[in-house]
Amino acid sequence: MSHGWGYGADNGPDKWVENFPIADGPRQSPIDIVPSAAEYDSTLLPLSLKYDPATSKGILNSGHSFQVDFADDNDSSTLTGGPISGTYRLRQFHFHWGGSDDRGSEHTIDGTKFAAELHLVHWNTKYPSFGDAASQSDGLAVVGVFLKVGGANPQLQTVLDALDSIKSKGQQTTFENFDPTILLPGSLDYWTYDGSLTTPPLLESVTWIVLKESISVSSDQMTKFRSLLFTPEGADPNAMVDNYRPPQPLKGRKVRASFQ
Ligand SMILES: NS(=O)(=O)c1c2ccccc2cc2ccccc12
Ligand SMILES: [Zn+2]
Repeated sequence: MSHGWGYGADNGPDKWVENFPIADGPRQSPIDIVPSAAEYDSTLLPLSLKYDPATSKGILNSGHSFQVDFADDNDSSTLTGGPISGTYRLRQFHFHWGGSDDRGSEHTIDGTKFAAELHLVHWNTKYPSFGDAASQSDGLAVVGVFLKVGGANPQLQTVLDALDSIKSKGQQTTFENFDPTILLPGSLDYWTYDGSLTTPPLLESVTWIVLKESISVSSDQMTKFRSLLFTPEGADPNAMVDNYRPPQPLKGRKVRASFQ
């Protein structure tokens, strides 16, 4: 039986092009960010992230990552400003991480990998739904935050404490009254470029906003990420690690910086 996409040798990023030819498209993500080649753009606005903790709903093991889902039926939790026009609603956040602390992020900086990467996914409210927005070139905006191994992160710990309840693919539990703002670094300086989802269907509909400043994570906390499984309850257990796509060709794209 042909199995779906994943991160293994038989179904991983190098194989995705077989079922998703856009994998070789002109605006694929992630990319390696080269700060010296990024262009400072003084017209870029500061990011405005306004999240209402009442919109957080639940936490789910998707079988590719884990995600915290938000109610997005109104403008309670939004992204405005930055490189985007209009209002984008927060849909979910999730992470990518490695099997060891030396890898795990999707974007890299001058080739440097971080231990993990947080993605806050938003959709453009000029479209009627997330699903409609996902197929539009300006439909989605994802804020990426690097996790750098160092001291323990108490704000992250509240998310990690929920993982025991969603060890296997398909498991979910309530996760209420959580404000993702507490996961953000002090500075909202960013790089931005036009890209894609980093997982199938790899739709080229994402404005990427990658923060310059990382947040901390301890090595013990990284071990907690690695306690999750790609596999459903009852199946042979396969640890959820290395769920990241490597950097893709820039293909002439410009990366802009909001800072000098
Ligand atoms: N890595 S990712 O942010 O491209 C991504 C999404 C991006 C935009 C919209 C939905 C997305 C859903 C994802 C689900 C799992 C992993 C990455 C995902
Ligand atoms: Zn992601």
